[in-house]
Amino acid sequence: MRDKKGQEKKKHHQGPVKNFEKWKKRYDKTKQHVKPPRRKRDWEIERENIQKLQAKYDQINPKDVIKFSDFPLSKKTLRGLLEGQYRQPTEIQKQTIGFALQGKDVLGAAKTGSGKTLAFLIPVLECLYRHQWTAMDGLGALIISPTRELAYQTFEVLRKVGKNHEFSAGLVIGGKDLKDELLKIHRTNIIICTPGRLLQHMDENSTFHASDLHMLVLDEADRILDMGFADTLNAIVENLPKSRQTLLFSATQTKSVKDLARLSLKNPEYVWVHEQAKFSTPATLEQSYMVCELHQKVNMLFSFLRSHLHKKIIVFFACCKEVQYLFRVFCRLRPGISVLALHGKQQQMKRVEVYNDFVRKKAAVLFATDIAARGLDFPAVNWVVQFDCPEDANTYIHRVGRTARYKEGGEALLILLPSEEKGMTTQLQEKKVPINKIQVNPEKLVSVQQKLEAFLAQEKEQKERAQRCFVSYLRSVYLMKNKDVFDVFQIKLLEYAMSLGLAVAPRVRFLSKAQKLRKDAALQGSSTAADCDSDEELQFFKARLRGDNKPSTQSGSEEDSDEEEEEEDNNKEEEEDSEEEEEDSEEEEKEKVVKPEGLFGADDDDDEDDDLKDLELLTVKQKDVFKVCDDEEDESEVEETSNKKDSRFKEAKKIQKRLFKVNTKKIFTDEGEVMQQWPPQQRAVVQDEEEEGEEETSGINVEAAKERLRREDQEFDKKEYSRKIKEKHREKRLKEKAARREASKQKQEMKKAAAGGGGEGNDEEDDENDDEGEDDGVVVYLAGASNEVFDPSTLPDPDKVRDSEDEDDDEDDEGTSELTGRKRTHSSSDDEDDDEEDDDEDDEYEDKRGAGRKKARQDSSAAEPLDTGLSLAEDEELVLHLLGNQS
Ligand SMILES: Nc1ncnc2c1ncn2[C@@H]1O[C@H](COP(=O)(O)OP(=O)(O)OP(=O)(O)O)[C@@H](O)[C@H]1O
Repeated sequence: MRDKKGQEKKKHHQGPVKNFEKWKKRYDKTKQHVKPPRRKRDWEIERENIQKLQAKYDQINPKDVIKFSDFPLSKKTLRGLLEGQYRQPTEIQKQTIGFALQGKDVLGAAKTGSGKTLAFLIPVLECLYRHQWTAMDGLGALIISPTRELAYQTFEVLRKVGKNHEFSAGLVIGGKDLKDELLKIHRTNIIICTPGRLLQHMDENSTFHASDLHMLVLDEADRILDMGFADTLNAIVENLPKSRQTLLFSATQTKSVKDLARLSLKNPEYVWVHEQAKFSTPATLEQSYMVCELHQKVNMLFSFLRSHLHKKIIVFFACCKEVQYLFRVFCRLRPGISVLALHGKQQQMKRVEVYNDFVRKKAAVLFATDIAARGLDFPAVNWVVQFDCPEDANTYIHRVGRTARYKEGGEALLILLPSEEKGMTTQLQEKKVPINKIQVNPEKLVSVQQKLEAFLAQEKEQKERAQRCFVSYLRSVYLMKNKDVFDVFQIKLLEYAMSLGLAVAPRVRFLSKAQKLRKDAALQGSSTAADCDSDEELQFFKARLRGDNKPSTQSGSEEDSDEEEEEEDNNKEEEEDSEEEEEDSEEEEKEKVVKPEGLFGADDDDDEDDDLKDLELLTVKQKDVFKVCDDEEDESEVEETSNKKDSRFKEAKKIQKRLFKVNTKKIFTDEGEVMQQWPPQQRAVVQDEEEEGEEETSGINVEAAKERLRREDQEFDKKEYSRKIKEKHREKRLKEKAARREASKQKQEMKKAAAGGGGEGNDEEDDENDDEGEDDGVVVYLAGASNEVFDPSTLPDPDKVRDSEDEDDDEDDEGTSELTGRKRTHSSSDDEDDDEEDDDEDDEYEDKRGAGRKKARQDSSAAEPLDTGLSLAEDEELVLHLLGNQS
């Protein structure tokens, strides 16, 4: 008891301070025990997830993969795939995704329509996810496509499957506003591009660099690696880091070691999914070919379309001008099915529009060049018709691959000339293409030749198109490398021309020259030398077509060079010039390349016009042949049409030379004095008259002087009047533009307000995403991408940008442009006439733009607007009328 008491006393003696310290010690100890663990930050969780996924990479076995979720993929990618309705990977996806995740270089080949796009897009997303890439990191992955349409399509798929990632993705293709791209490209994580445009950025944009690039993808790799893109690709690759991973995909993969060496691949994995397959084309594709004379082909196509009215059909042609002409002709022939056209000479907006139109349509026929041959995934195409023989078996495989895609069925028809049959079928056999020969029932063949003749008789423009089509087709055959298949000299020119509706075969200069060379060679008996010559000439011709100065061994159709030319053209401002201008310049280029002696004599050598302009000369020469006019009359007639002022001058000189006496008129005065009334005897003191070639007279010709003054006054008035009208229109345009700007500003504000009110999460970021993604269309944040189909109208239209810059463009042009824009939306309707009208308007619009731009620029000085009280169209008509008088 005493002890207990003693202890209590002791405790008490220790005092409250010590007790408190003890208590605090104990408290701190327990506090440490119950302290909750620190919450992991998001990035730490993400990093852990990534590590877990990476750890599984080595265990990937394609045979075990049934669903996409069997791959170690990020949740964001898996969610994107699920939302895009992709559940089970296809064979090429199963076999390549694993290698790509492991960081290996991959060469993937599988039949058309087998899902190669996802086979590279999934690794691209996963690669950037692994590196926790952000907009600040710049370019991380680069996907190169041979055509704009394919790049656009891949961009769409990326938007769909990558929508849960935060990366930014950009579509960098020609035909869009370069300046706009320049501003945004350095913030873009994934770029999908065509080679020409990318190189332009690399060359011209100091803010753009690819030094951190992780992954390079070449879609349609064999095409990108072929000679057509060789220089561009080499230059691009030079700018990329060697440490990158490279993926190459195609249905006709290149095996050329030389090609692959250019990409410095590191122990690539070759994946040929269908290498052991019996056939190289999809099993669900039925293929046949028929032999048809060239002059029967148009009839054949018309008859085919008439019997397949409810199908979706793609018809491939050899060149743009063939598509241009036959598209218009078929629209007028009204086959009973909607006709669309897609080729490299169209403006970018038109191309996107036609592409989307054809995607949407259930039954339609698309006339296309080889820009549509590779990669395009138009849904539910029933038929692929090859109106012209493809360049080689690979092109054939890609063309027919536009149908029978991903488990669907389809049919393909190849039309061959008798001279092409043997060579082409042998090639197809070698490439394991199963194809049957079919016969045409001649009774079912409908002839449209007379109708075409009637069209051409009605419209000069159509006739010119037919002539261009004729020349262009022959040139494409001439340029083909495989001479076993393509022999331009076997073509019956007159029959072919007539089948296009022409009365005579247009003259083709390069053909004349080639023929002459052949004849010369035959005469000399040195066929080997001739081969050599024509080969050299061919190379030179091709090189010039591509715009180089040095010859190359490029193989490829005209379309290839068109596509490259265009991509390069798009890099320049001239790209926005009219279609006709482009054609002209191409023809001019051709003239520079081939300068054969003319078929009709040595004087033809001096011609500066192109083949087609020669045609007009040819017409004149034909008149000559029938000796309807004598030499002199003919000469003056030609000159009169070309230059009236010159001809009068020349005529006067001729009269002078021939010592013709000019009639004189004499009168007598009342006094009987003789006075000469005509020509006036006074000598002219005005220099002009002599210059104009008027007869030399003496004295001041008061009447003529008056007349001249009156003319000068009139001219001045006309100019002044037209300037004022233009000024007035310009002001009106400016007002309209300001109103449009205001409206779009308001729309944007409303959009922002709406987003700010109803948005979830980070509103500020969402707004930014909207701005970046929706308005400019060049760069989108995948996370901000909607499910809707990308609206091409959100792409900056280079024409519109130009219009806004060049405020002095013709009012009429702008009117037509807007009208065209409106009609284009309707052109998706089933009426083929709409399509035709559209295009005609396009051309009209482009023609006017080309001609009017320079002139309008000069006339845009400030002046008071003049109210004429007339309508706009009447004003324009009046001005044109006055200007016509003036000249
Ligand atoms: N895993 C999948 N599940 C369902 N559909 C798929 C899958 N992968 C691809 N597809 C579909 O298959 C079609 C063809 O795919 P894709 O365009 O990638 O083929 P491709 O092999 O690239 O063809 P090409 O050789 O013509 O370029 C597309 O419509 C695509 O949506």
